[in-house]
Amino acid sequence: MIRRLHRLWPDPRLLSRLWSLTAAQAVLQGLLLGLLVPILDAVVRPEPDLASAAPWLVLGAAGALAYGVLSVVADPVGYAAAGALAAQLRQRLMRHVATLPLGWFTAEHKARLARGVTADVGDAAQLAVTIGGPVIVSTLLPATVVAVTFAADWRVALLLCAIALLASWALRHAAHVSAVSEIELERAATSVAGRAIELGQAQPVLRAAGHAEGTPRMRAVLEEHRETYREGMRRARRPFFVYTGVVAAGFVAVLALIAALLLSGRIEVALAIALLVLAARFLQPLGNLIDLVGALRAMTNKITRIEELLAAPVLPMPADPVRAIGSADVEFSHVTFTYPGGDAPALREVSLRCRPGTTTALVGPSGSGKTTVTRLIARFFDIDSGLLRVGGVDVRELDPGVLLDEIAIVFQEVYLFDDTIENNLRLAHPEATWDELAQAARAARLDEVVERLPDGWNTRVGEAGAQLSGGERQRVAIARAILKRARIVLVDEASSALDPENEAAITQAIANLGDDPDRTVIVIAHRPATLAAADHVISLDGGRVAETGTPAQLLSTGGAFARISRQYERARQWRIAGHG
Ligand SMILES: Nc1ncnc2c1ncn2[C@@H]1O[C@H](COP(=O)(O)OP(=O)(O)OP(=O)(O)O)[C@@H](O)[C@H]1O
Repeated sequence: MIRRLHRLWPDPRLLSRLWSLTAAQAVLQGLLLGLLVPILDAVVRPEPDLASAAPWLVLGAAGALAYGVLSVVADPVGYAAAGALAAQLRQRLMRHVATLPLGWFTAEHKARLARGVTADVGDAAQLAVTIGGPVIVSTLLPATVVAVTFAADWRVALLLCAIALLASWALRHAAHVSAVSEIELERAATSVAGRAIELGQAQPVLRAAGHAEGTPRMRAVLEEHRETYREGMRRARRPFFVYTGVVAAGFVAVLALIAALLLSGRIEVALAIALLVLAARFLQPLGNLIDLVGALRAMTNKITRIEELLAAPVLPMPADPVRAIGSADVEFSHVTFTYPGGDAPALREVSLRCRPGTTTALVGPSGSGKTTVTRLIARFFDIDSGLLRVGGVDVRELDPGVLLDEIAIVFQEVYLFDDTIENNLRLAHPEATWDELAQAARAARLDEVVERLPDGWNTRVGEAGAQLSGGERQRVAIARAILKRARIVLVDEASSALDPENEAAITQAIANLGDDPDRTVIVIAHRPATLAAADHVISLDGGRVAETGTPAQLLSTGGAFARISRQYERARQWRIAGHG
């Protein structure tokens, strides 16, 4: 455990300082108890010999003073340590996360990261401070007492050693049971969290179906969690009783041995009293160890979760990265890629080219690999084989910062910060002038949205942009791309139904993006108008390129693209009929 903590905090000076102070206190306490032997020996006799007790009493007073000083020094170190350790670890985690490929940020990983950075880091640091001290005291104090007892009476000392051995066996058993229960409970808690998120997200659907309070699956998961908890508590009780039984039986055995030694005249009354006090101070901290097992286990789990985050593989960095690209040319040459953990390639031998000044529409059935193409261009993941060049440079040779500066992504679900519309736009170019903002808004057809909003540019968009419709949020994202002057824009057109105004505006905005002769626009297209306006279409199927050409060429061949176009057109007409 100490080694793991040292790995988490490569500069463990704070912890080492705190723990050495606590260790010194524990050893000092044990040694002070040892002074009881000569003191009682001098005092508990028919004619007390105060003179021979005096030096020990002086030594005891000096020791008590030193103990007090250590406590005064250790307290503030402890308070400071928890905060400082959490801050150090948070910084380390955030530095590491900044080097991870964007593909790592799945919903599950984001949830783990949020939990790691907030709860786990804070708790692990707090526990390292609050649990570390008592664990040191509960092990070092009994060890010192045993050493001191050996100097007084070897028979009692040996018995204490035997009790310690038995107790450590019972403790390991309790720790094992607690670990198993904790893992099961954690698994059940993750299931509950997953279903709770689902419950929140699916509220509109659930209410419509009359299940607002949850689905039978949710109730089953909650029941499983309760059962796991009950079973875990029941299982953890037995080793707890075994351990406390060992400690209590140990005390009875010590009492019996001391009584036997006293009655047989092998030790004096004074020594018997001193040995009893030593045995009590040996057993009491030993007894506390069982209460620390659960906390230690919790700390171990938190540390494991933090270690897992720190172990996430970073994006390989080229030794001498290319810091600029000449053009926004994008080229795939026999690219094959399988997602980490995936069982089949998402793209197989894909070759395609998207040139600056053109708009390429990616089409294909669900799961054909359209999103994967865009993710690979932005280097969310590295390809397995083939070559992916941006501006003629292998993306793996490009400085990741430069690549992301050149690229803007317009996701289907655009995330906006709970801030004004102006600040959400400025994120792309903080120093943009008003003219630049207005121009980008015009090109993205955002200007008409801003005009309608009660406070214009100063209107707050609400949490995640909830004040705006999906189509309006996409217009903000397109305006951001223009403002950023990104030379490669990757758009995942909204596949859900948009009102006719938003639909026309987004089609126009995407067309405006493509007007720049230096810009390469790649759109995962879901609308006939976008398909018709594209210069070039790449039709994917099962991770392979099925067809390429201009929309007119592909329509005339009557292949997959023509089929998809007809489907899109039919869906649109249904919607229009539905609105009418
Ligand atoms: N994060 C991921 N991990 C593992 N497999 C994935 C992941 N994302 C996508 N896939 C798989 O890769 C393949 C291609 O998916 P991709 O999302 O690129 O398809 P798509 O054409 O964009 O589909 P859609 O139109 O439904 O968004 C699919 O088989 C999909 O299941």
